[in-house]
Amino acid sequence: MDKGKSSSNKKKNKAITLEQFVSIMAPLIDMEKEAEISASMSSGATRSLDVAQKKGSTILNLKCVDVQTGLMGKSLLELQSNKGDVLPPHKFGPHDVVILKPNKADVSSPSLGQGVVYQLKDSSITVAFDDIPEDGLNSPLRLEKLANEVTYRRMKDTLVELSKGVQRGPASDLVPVLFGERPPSLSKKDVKFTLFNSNLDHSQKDAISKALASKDLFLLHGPPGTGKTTTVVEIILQEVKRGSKVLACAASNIAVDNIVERLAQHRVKLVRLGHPARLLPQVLESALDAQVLRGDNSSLANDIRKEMKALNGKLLKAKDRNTKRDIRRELKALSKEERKRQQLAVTDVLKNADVVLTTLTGSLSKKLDGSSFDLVIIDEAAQALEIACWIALLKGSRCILAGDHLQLPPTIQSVDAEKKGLGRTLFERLADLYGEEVMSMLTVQYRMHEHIMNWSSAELYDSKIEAHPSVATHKLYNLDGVVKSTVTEPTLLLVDTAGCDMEEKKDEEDSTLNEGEAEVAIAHAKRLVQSGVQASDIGIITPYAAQIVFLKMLRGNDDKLKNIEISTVDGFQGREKEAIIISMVRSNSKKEVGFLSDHRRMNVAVTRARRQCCVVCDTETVSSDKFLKRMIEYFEEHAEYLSASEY
Ligand SMILES: Nc1ncnc2c1ncn2[C@@H]1O[C@H](COP(=O)(O)OP(=O)(O)OP(=O)(O)O)[C@@H](O)[C@H]1O
Repeated sequence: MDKGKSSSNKKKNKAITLEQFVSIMAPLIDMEKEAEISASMSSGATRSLDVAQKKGSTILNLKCVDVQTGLMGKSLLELQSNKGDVLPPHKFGPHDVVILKPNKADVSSPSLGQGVVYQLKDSSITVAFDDIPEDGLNSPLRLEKLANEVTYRRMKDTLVELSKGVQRGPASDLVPVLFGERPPSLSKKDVKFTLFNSNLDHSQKDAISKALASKDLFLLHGPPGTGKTTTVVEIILQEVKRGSKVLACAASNIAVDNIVERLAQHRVKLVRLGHPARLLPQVLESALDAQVLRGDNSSLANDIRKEMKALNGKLLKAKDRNTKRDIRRELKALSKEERKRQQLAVTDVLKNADVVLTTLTGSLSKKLDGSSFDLVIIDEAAQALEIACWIALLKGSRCILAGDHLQLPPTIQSVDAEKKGLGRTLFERLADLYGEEVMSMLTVQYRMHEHIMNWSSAELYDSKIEAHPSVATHKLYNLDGVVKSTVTEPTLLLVDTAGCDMEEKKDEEDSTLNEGEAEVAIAHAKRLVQSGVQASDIGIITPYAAQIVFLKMLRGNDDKLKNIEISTVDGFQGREKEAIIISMVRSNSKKEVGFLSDHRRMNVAVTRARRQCCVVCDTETVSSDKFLKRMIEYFEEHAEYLSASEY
């Protein structure tokens, strides 16, 4: 059996040195940057627009259907396709930096504005702009995705800083521990604490006590649904109580906001750094911009701006040179004062905060220059590039990383960079280096029926996970409005397409799809809805982009089905649904399974389900892989088995 790396007695790996890390990473970051740039339109003026649309980096033929003001003065533009109800397949995601252009303009022509993707629906994309573009919104438009070069620059800067300046910085004691030069240490005294959240389970309490005792490094290993973020929030509250100043980060904005939302329910002085368009509306009150506007220095800056406006008026009217010169001199002094007040307003907010929250790349903001923290805590650390973690880690003397290296790793675009180790995370590296000496695993899960959980627990977590009684036996038909039927009764379902003439095929982009399997998946979803399950409680997961497009087409815009979420495994990481349908797609005589065999991908797919997990696949094809064979055997033993021909 393939066990998780958390198992004890693991031989410790030799540590990579700081020098080796820097020299290996520098070229890999460049490779990844090149891969991202070549996948986006911004770099190449040569590619045709249609090719760019097919690659998913441009959406052509859009119309602006709504303009709203929100988010601290930002404008939100909602764009829909001129050609139909659903946007063409694309690779835009929330928080991507994008550029809006007239539809027909050539690639290098001027833009109408640069913005950030705020919200995505199947039929529309909403983008936040600093200002509304003045003209051109009434004509057909196109949106291009920009390569995020700033992030790569920040990573390179961090490598340079890591290689030379750390001896004097706040992380000078942490770096040797993270590169295996000095062992991690624990406080000798028992740490006493009273919980803020009295519901925490034994494994969460144990992890918190170890985290508080750690003097430099602690790894919080949180398998699916085990309350990792709940535990992170409690650790932050305990640290603030004992006087620590904390920098809390995660790879994604959503994960950071999730912590902000939960912390905001307590009396903690916190500030969220980041572009307002990237923040959830419910955390905007905690945003740096909002707090700065409320500060004294900010109102002084505001008064100065008013004064400057009046002086500018006088300047326009002034006739003689001496008066003009005097006014200009005064304006210059006021402008300097205004900038100083603005900076002071920002510094005041950051100085007063006990917890500063931002994404990993956001932590390189100039606003944090010179700030140091007693603790840097990183959630989703097993999904972040190691170098991105270092951007935040260099600001602290102690760190706690929370994550699960047995779920999906960060997405890497460059195949070469991935092969050479760019995707190996710091969490995984430290888990290998120090193992249980610095790590605690949460072992009670609050999401899945125990039959869904048991496969993942045995396969990846040494059978250590138990289901909390509140979820251990919960069924779909226990939900309000859901009837008990042959469709809602099973917890696990295996719908076998073997022998049903449902072969996979390739689309024009060389992505794989399986039309017969998609029809079965949608038919099962329809049966669930007919039994009273809410469409929004159902998710269909498939690893292939072409299958997603086909599934969405079958789902159509039917009011009853349109809220069924259809996405890749990556799109569902960190989330859950009452019922999950997995369409595995692969069905071929060569018995090839492609990247389905990645344990982490299948682990995430299955463990998104709370009450029912239905796998649709060709058991003959997928059983050619050892890991998947064991999964099918588990389902054959515990699931309701149906042939796809019954749909
Ligand atoms: N001790 C507990 N008692 C009851 N419910 C809990 C407890 N700990 C966590 N939960 C619940 O379990 C769910 C998952 O918690 P949380 O979001 O903290 O998990 P996570 O491990 O970060 O999730 P993911 O698997 O998505 O990474 C939440 O609904 C949370 O309220």
